Amino acid sequence: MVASPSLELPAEATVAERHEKAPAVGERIPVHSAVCFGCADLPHGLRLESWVTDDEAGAAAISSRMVLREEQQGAPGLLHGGLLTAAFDEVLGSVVALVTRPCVTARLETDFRAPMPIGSTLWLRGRVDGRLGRKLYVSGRAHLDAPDGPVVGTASALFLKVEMDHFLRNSRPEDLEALGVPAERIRAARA
Ligand SMILES: CCCCCCCC(=O)SCCNC(=O)CCNC(=O)[C@H](O)C(C)(C)COP(=O)(O)OP(=O)(O)OC[C@H]1O[C@@H](n2cnc3c(N)ncnc32)[C@H](O)[C@@H]1OP(=O)(O)O
Repeated sequence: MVASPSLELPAEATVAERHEKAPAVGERIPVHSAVCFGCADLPHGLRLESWVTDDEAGAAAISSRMVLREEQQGAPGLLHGGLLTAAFDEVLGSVVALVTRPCVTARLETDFRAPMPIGSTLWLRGRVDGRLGRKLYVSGRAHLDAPDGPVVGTASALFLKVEMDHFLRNSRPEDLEALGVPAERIRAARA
């Protein structure tokens, strides 16, 4: 499968290693926000759990787990496809965050390779394939019911490093203030 041109790893891209302050291989990746649809323990969320994994080329890599629940159906008894894409967004965003932050998804492409029955467990892997300036090129795959089970989906994505201003300008002020960001800093970013 050939990725769209904008997702192809440029020849000049370098290996993207974990930041020195990132969790070590084997460690659980903490929930990055108590309200995150992807990783927080919310009734309506995906409730992904992720761990840092080893990579033979020294790149940042993670493994994640997600149990498929009744309320996540698209076709009867099968996972809604958009939720696999959402899961990849979380997994790939989390592996990028081991390298640098904050970053946002610019482009995300999912290939659906086999149906995913409700009640089964997805084991997802994410890897930062390379970095070039602000651009982080990532890929992932989803296995059914075991870390090395059948591949049911694959993904490629481009994440872009952004400044904190991205959130100061775009998030709701009340959410920023709840995180302790002073109101004057929010106003200054929007002036
Ligand atoms: C731990 C955290 C886990 C979280 C997991 C969840 C992550 C998310 O879901 S983030 C939310 C979803 N994403 C967003 O809301 C982002 C919305 N988009 C934006 O804000 C902007 O379009 C943004 C920041 C991506 C890019 O804007 P900007 O910073 O102005 O970059 P811009 O100058 O347009 O482009 C920079 C480069 O990237 C390229 N680029 C930008 N967008 C794309 C794209 N969609 N596809 C391919 N290339 C792109 C440009 O071509 C340009 O390339 P070059 O430097 O070679 O000319």
